[in-house]
Order: sequence, then structure tokens, then C-alpha cells
Amino acid sequence: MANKSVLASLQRASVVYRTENGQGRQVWADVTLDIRQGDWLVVTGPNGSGKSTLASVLLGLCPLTAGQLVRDVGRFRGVLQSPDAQCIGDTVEEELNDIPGAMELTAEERALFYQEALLAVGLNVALNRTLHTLSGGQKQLLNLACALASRPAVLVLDEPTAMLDPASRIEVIQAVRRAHQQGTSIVWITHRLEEAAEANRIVAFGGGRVAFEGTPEAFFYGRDGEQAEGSSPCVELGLEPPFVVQTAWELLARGVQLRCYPLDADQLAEAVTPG
Ligand SMILES: Nc1ncnc2c1ncn2[C@@H]1O[C@H](COP(=O)(O)OP(=O)(O)OP(=O)(O)O)[C@@H](O)[C@H]1O
Repeated sequence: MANKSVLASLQRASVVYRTENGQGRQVWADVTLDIRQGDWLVVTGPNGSGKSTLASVLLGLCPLTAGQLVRDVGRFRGVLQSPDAQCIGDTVEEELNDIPGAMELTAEERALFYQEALLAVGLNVALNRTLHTLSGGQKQLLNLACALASRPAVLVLDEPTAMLDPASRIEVIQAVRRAHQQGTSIVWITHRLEEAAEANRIVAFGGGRVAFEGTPEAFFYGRDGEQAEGSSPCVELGLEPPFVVQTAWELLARGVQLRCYPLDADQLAEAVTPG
């Protein structure tokens, strides 16, 4: 991982928001974090710990109060938590027109490009639909379609599945997986810790700082099994581990030998299959 190119580097960064009464509210401080090519970074933490603030910082929407951020903002695209905040057009087509390079295509090429962009996230809406007639989840999918079709170096997704039904959630994960396979690095902010199975690294905010950075296995099971049974950085942050992880802990507590520390159902099946 050390020789993978660094696409963004936060160094000793802090964010303080100005509040209505003129005082400052420090969100987090002294955050040092690299995003490297090939990363699928899951960012988690309790409510209000500063996850969305990280998305805003990476997308150039929120200035740092201290420290620095080194990255080329033009290579970043994001899907924010509130879909309306990102809709700038009146119709689906106007929104898609904003994808870099789209307006340089011929009308026929553009129609095909838009069709593929919408299909990639499983969104089936007419190009002339006005945005205010779309549901929150449909707008979120449209934002994601635009972001993916822009082929960014880094895609920042803030709770991308929060408004989606299970079928759309699977479409989104698959679309982002395809983008990742094609070289886009992913920053995936979520409360749904079962989504951490996709990650090569987890960053957890807590107590105004990065409280954990490491592999999903270390986050849920402790580093090298050093943690006391059932305890882990995840639990210490007050977060509930995914059902699969809870099941694995229960099996370990009953003396069942596991072949790996599972993060999803497939891995759990593998963990209990005799070798
Ligand atoms: N524009 C703002 N002005 C003032 N305070 C803000 C602003 N945006 C966020 N905050 C505060 O900063 C803190 C971190 O907010 P942020 O949205 O980054 O947290 P989060 O971890 O994403 O939360 P959640 O899980 O609830 O979405 C919170 O205390 C929030 O109230």
C-alpha cells in the first residue's frame, strides 16, 4: 500500500464551525489521513462525530481551521447526504448536462451516454422529468449517476444508501464496486457497518479525533485478537457491530474455532466450514 499514489493528504487538520452566538464549535482536530489510489475507505463514527464534515472538506465545501489538505479538487466528486443540496438543474437531463464533457457529445451520443449513466444505478426515469417530482432516493441515485459518469479519481459518498430500498441499495453498491474496479478510489461514509465489508480500511471518528484507523477485521475483532472477548474498537466507540460479527463473537464465546474473522455472510459460512 505504501507505494500506491496518494490522492489526498490531510495533515494535522482541524475544523471549527462558527455558531450563531459567534463562538466556535470544534468538530475534530489533528486529523492526519491519506487517501490512496485503490482505497475503499469506510468512514464511520457516532452521530455528530464529524463524518459529513470530512466529506465537505474533501470536496472543497468546508475550509480547514488548521492544518492542511493536499489534493487536486477537480479529481474529486461526491454525493452528499441531502440530495437537494446538489441538484442544480430543473430536469433530469439538465442535471446530466453538468457531467464534464457531456455537452461536447453529439445529441445521439449524449442520449446513449445518459441512458448508460442512469442504467448504471438502476434509475428508470425520463430525461424530461422535473427534479421536484423525484423522490429523495431517486434524487440520490441521480446524483450518484452524475458522479460516477464523471469518472472521478476519488468518489466521496455520504450515507449513499440511507434513503434507498434494499434493491436500490444493492444497485448502488454494485455500481460503486464497478467504479472501484475501474480505478476510482472510494470514501464511503456510513452508519451501516455491514457496508464495511467492502473496505480495505476503516476510519472511525470519535471524541473529536480519528479514534481508529485500520482494517475492518481489526475494527470489529481487535488487533491480532488482542482485545478481550467481545470487545473491539467498534464496541468501544459505542457502535453496534454487524449481525455477522455479533454471530462470530457468539460462536467464539462458545468455543467454536473460526477459520477467519468474517465480515459478511459468505465469509461466516467459510469461517465455520471444516477445512
Ligand atoms: N455548518 C455548521 N455550522 C455549525 N455546526 C455544524 C455545521 N455542520 C455541522 N456542524 C456540527 O458539527 C458536528 C459534526 O457534524 P457532522 O455532520 O460532520 O457529523 P456526522 O458525524 O456526519 O453526523 P451524523 O452521523 O449525525 O450525520 C455536529 O456537532 C454538528 O452539529
